Formats: sequence, C-alpha cells, structure tokens
Amino acid sequence: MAIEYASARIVHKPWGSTDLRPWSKIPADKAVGELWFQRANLNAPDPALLLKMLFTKAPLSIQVHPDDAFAQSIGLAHGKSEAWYILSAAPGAKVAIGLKRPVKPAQLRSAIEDGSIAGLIQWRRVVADEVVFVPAGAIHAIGAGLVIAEIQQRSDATFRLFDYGRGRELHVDNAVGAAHTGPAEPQPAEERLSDARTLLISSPHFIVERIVLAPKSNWDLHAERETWLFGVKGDTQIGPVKAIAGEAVFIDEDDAEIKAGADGFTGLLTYLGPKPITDILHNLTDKSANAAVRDLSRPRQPALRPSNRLTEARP
Ligand SMILES: O=P(O)(O)OC[C@H]1O[C@@H](O)[C@@H](O)[C@@H](O)[C@@H]1O
Repeated sequence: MAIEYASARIVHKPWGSTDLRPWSKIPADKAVGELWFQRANLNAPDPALLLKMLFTKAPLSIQVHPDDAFAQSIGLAHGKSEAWYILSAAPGAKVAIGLKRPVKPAQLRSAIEDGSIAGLIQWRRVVADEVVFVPAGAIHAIGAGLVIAEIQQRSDATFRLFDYGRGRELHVDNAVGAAHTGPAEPQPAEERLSDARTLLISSPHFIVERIVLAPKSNWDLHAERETWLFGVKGDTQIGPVKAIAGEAVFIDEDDAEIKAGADGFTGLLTYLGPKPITDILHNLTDKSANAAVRDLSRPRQPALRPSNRLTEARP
C-alpha cells in the first residue's frame, strides 16, 4: 500500500533547458532534459511505468524504441511504448512520428547512414494539452520549445538514427531491426468517460486519462494497481500529500481521498493497462455523478483521428 509524493531525479541532456519554470523550481545550472519521477523510498521496487517531464531547448535525436519481442531478442526485459502530454509549446513547436512514405529496411539503413532520414520523418505542429501516442517501433523525434509529461514503459532502450552531429552514438542495426518503416498509425481518439474523466490513451501497457476536478470537490481514488497522478493545473491534496502542477504522486494498492484546490485541479491519471478501469475514481461531492461514468467493461466504439489532424510542419 502506498500514497507517496514522487521525488524528481535530474537527467542532463544536450538538448535540455536551464529554465524549468513554471513547472519546476529545481535550479539548473547545466541543461536539464528530463526529470524522472521516482518513489519516495529509493529502495522500493521500481514501478513498471516511468513518468518523466521533458524540457526541450533543441531537438532530440531521431530515434526508435523496441517492442517487447525485439527487446527480449537482444536480452532486455521489455520494450518501450510511450505517450507525450504537451504541457507547453512555443509557437510552431513540433514533433515527428513515422515516415513520410514507406521504405524498405535497406533504404532506411542508407537514410540513417547518409543522414537523409532527417528529411524523411513526418513532422507536425503540436499545441498545449495535446496527447501523442508513440508505440514501440514508431520512428519519432521531439522538436525544440516543448515541455512534455511523458508516460512510458520503464526502459531506457533508445536506438538513435540521427543526432544533428552532437557526437552521441547511433544504433543503426537495432534501429533498422526495431523500426516500422512507413507512416505512423492514426492517433487514438480521446473518449469522454464522464464530466471529470477523458480517456486519452488505452494501450496494453498503460492507460492515460485527463481528469478535471471542480474547485473544492472531493473524490476517492481506488488504485488497485500501480497508479500515478501528475498535476497539469491547479492544486490538490491526495491523502496526506499535496501536489501542484509539475508534481506527481504515486499510489499503489491504496484508496486515496482527493480534494481539489480552490481553483480546481487538472491532472493526468495513468495506470497499468491493459484496460481502463470504470470505478477508479468516485465523486464524493456529487455521488449521483458516479452513475454517469461510461461502463468500460463494454467495448469502446472504434474512433480514430487521422495522424495528420494537425497542421503539418516542415522539418
Ligand atoms: O536520445 P535523446 O535525444 O537523448 O532522447 C532520449 C529521449 O527521447 C524521448 O523521445 C523519450 O523517449 C525519452 O524517454 C528519452 O529519454
């Protein structure tokens, strides 16, 4: 049983930022790329999900992550699917997912070797509050000017295809072996579950919901399995723990009473897949609202939004 304020581990990156405000007060005299949220007790077993914040001053590498089968074939425990929730985006900030056109693995290899992969990936603009699912195998990149909350399988298996001459290692064989060599699949559609809950991502490895809690409303979070709550806006009290935007709480096999602050609270609720849980969150202020939550034991209507829904951007 656990309800813990998550501490943040700093990871320096060449593309990181020295100004993490307003999301974090951590002083950064050297570029910070990532904050990794971790359990209060560093000796506790690692959770299966890794929640991070990313701060990008320059583009990240063009990269791909393996799926579970590929990861296991090279001796890793599992692969890495991830999702990005855009917390803030400078005007014109962009991400890339998938290729502009299908290519053969040998063509992908040459494009990595001669650097032309940089012109082959499909960029698109992103805006705050957008979510992007990056399944294992999707070639992707993140541009400059973004602050992102990332939810991922706990894995550090990143195979780089291109790195803007920064001198970091590329992983050509593994990248070609792990990558889907064509355009990205359409992004999943968001699904409104209730007034407070919107299902953003439902994947075999993790579920991501956005919750919007009315000012001073009270809730019960019933976390049967590993669950993270990340603050996007406002403040909240979760059991004994206070959290504001940019902070995270880890809950496992526990019931936590949530009280939204005077301005309400918007957060990301993320937990282990494979399926969203109907009764993970109960409204204690307005009990009649619980009956209106969509029954998740019934299958979801297939609804996809096109991957090019947003304005396409030049690389
Ligand atoms: O290889 P670099 O550019 O440092 O990027 C590595 C980072 O890439 C992002 O897309 C995410 O997958 C992060 O979890 C990862 O740490």
